[in-house]
Formats: sequence, C-alpha cells, structure tokens
Amino acid sequence: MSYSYLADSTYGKDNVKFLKVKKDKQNNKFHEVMEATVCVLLKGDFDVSYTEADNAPIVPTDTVKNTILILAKKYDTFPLEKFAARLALHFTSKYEHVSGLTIKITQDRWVKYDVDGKTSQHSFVHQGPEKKVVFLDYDKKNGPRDYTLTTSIKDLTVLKSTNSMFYGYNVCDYTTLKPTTDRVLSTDIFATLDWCNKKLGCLNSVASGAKDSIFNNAYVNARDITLDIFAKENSPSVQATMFNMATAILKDVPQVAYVSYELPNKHYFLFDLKWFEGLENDNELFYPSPHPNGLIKCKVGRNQAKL
Ligand SMILES: O=c1[nH]c(=O)c2[nH]c(=O)[nH]c2[nH]1
Repeated sequence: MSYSYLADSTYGKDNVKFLKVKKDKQNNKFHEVMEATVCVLLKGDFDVSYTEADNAPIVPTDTVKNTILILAKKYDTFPLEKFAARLALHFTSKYEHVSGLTIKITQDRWVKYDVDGKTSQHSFVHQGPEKKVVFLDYDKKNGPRDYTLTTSIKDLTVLKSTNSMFYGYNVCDYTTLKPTTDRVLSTDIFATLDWCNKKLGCLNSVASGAKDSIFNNAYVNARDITLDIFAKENSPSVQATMFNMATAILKDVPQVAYVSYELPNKHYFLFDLKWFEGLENDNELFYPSPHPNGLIKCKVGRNQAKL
C-alpha cells in the first residue's frame, strides 16, 4: 500500500483574458464591450495523472484556454452568467471523464460616456476597480438542474460624509470607542446574489439566453438598491444597513435565494486639532486609516412564509 492518496484535485487555466466587442446588427458602429478574465478548473477522472504520472486523461490547460476563447468568439458572452453556463455544458459534454468544473469570470466595468451631449456609440470609460464576478460550480452527475451559480458586485467603493451613526454597542473595560451620531462611512461593496436553481431553471436554459433579462435586471437593480439605501438611510451600523440592502434585493429578485455582503468598514478618524489655537474640527478633516479595518459579513435568506 502506498503511503499517500489523492484526497482532492482540480486543474485548469486561470487569468484567460479577452475583450469582446458586440456590434449592433443594424448599426455596425454601435458597440458594447466586455473585458473578461476567466478561470476554468476541471474536476473528474484525472487521478492517475497525479498518482501514476499518466498524462493520458489530461485535457491540457492550453486546450482549456483555447476553448474559452473559441466559445467567446462563437457565442454571445453577454451576460456573463450565460457564457459561464455555456462553458460548463461544453466541457462536461465534450469530455466523458470531466465530471464537473468551477468557473469564475470577472468583468471590468466599461461604461459609455457622453460626447456633445449624446451617449457615445463606441467610446467607454473604465470605472475601476469595480467588477462584476460570476461563479459557477457544476457537477454533471445530477444533471443540469443541479448547479451553484452566484453573481457578485465587487469593489464598488462608496463613502458618505454624514448620515451614519454608531452608538449603543457593548461597553466594557476594553472599550475606547466613543459613540457617534455623525461619522464618515466608507466601504468597498462586495455583494453576492445566490441564484436559486429551482426557480431559475436548468443550465441549458441559462446557456440558451432565456434568462438573460433576469440576470441583467438583477445586476442593475442590486447595484441601484445598494447605492440607494447607502445614500438615503441614516445608518445605525454597517450590520443594519447591509441587512436592509439584502432584504430589498430579495424582494426585488424572486429567483435569488440568498444575498450576502462582505463590507470592510474603512475608517476615517477625525483629526483633533484643538492643540492648535483651540481649532474646532466639525467633521471636516479626517485621517483615512489604511488599517486595521472592520470587516462585516452577512448572508440573508427569505423567510419560508414569504416565498
Ligand atoms: O457599523 C459598525 N459596526 C461595528 O461592528 C463597529 N465596530 C466599530 O468599532 N465600529 C463599528 N461600526
């Protein structure tokens, strides 16, 4: 008996990048662009490549890269969720011994801008570091109705200079924080929608484009809801605000089962300048503290009765 065994494995290509230009059929100069970074990791019957140096089952990662690019050329990549589903069905049907895979695709935010008061047809501004991220985990043994699909808004950096509070928290002998009814609140929004595959339908219907409008609307609405609540609410805490955002998204998108947020609390501390001629600082000059930061996470689901 050998000393070790292969407990788990997966492999594939990461950081496969492309820019896809989608041209309007009627107006060849009216474009949409998608800059994407793709990671495809295969699962399946590859054990001998690790344990017996037998490369026979290996679909080279170079082939994985070629496949991503060929499918990106041949098929519509908008929205990303559809493209991820197409990739998943391709790899799991083309290779018998590929049992499943994980796919992560990150999309840059290129947005058309106004020129002479009109939205440009083909010129874009990069709104980084914000990204859209789609993750798909599919194992073909249970068929195309069984998959995990999530869509995320990542690194949407926001700040509000008032209408944020934090008081009434646990106070003990370790506490130095002073309660406040007016502070700066800033975070890099990372919000994730977990799609309910029962309500969304099978992976083939996602790949066919039948769900495109659901994905497009959900992303725009989740982003708008997040920014809207961030702006309008007099926030009692990051915790309470993120729960409200998640609840509003669940109300808006019935095909989403859970909404998660991961929010760093990026602290801005008020400079105390009283030492200089008693100079008052009425929430006007802050020190952006790079670290440490709070980190607050939650996952919010729908109550059964409200289904
Ligand atoms: O919104 C907040 N939540 C916390 O848990 C926390 N902790 C802290 O020091 N400041 C804040 N702010």
